[in-house]
Amino acid sequence: MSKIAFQDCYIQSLSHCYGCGKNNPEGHQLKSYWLDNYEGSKTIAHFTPKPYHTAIPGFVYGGLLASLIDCHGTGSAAAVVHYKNNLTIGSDPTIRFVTAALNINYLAPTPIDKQLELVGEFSQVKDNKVIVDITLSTNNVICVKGEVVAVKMPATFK
Ligand SMILES: CCCCCCCCCC(=O)SCCNC(=O)CCNC(=O)[C@H](O)C(C)(C)COP(=O)(O)OP(=O)(O)OC[C@H]1O[C@@H](n2cnc3c(N)ncnc32)[C@H](O)[C@@H]1OP(=O)(O)O
Repeated sequence: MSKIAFQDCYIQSLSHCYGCGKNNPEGHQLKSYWLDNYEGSKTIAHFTPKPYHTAIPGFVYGGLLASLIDCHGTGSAAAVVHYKNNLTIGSDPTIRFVTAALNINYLAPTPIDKQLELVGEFSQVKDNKVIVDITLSTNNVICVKGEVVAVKMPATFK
């Protein structure tokens, strides 16, 4: 696992995302990395839900799970496009991705008292669009699968 999270390489002005921005103290501050020995192909993130992330007592609210998948997907998209072009993720000009589409399938209830593991793999990588398939697991049981279509952030977002 690399030492610096993808999201922590985002420039300050793009570090306020509720899901992953390091400058958002109220947010989830998700951190995504390359999976060990899979640089350029698989990504990983971990998150431990708080008791208030409850849906039904004992289980995690699905909107939170979608949010984690969303941010792991867009962070992974930025990382792979930099990797493919031999660029450093913090380099200038900044290349970032926003969510164009998010498809979530809840396969099993997600226990709230366990660390969650998200693993991303790429089904399409283009400079302007990346599709990331993500599994969210606890104790090696896949609870949620998601597909994130991430599109290069247009200049109008700045
Ligand atoms: C941002 C940096 C900081 C980190 C923050 C992390 C972000 C966290 C995730 C988010 O919450 S982002 C906020 C939620 N997302 C948005 O608000 C996006 C709103 N939508 C837009 O701004 C535009 O619709 C969008 C940038 C997604 C696409 O507009 P474009 O004009 O760039 O798209 P274009 O028509 O050029 O299409 C480019 C490619 O994307 C595809 N595409 C566009 N919209 C799509 C869509 N909705 N679903 C699937 N594919 C889509 C399109 O088919 C095409 O694929 P191909 O290159 O393969 O032909």
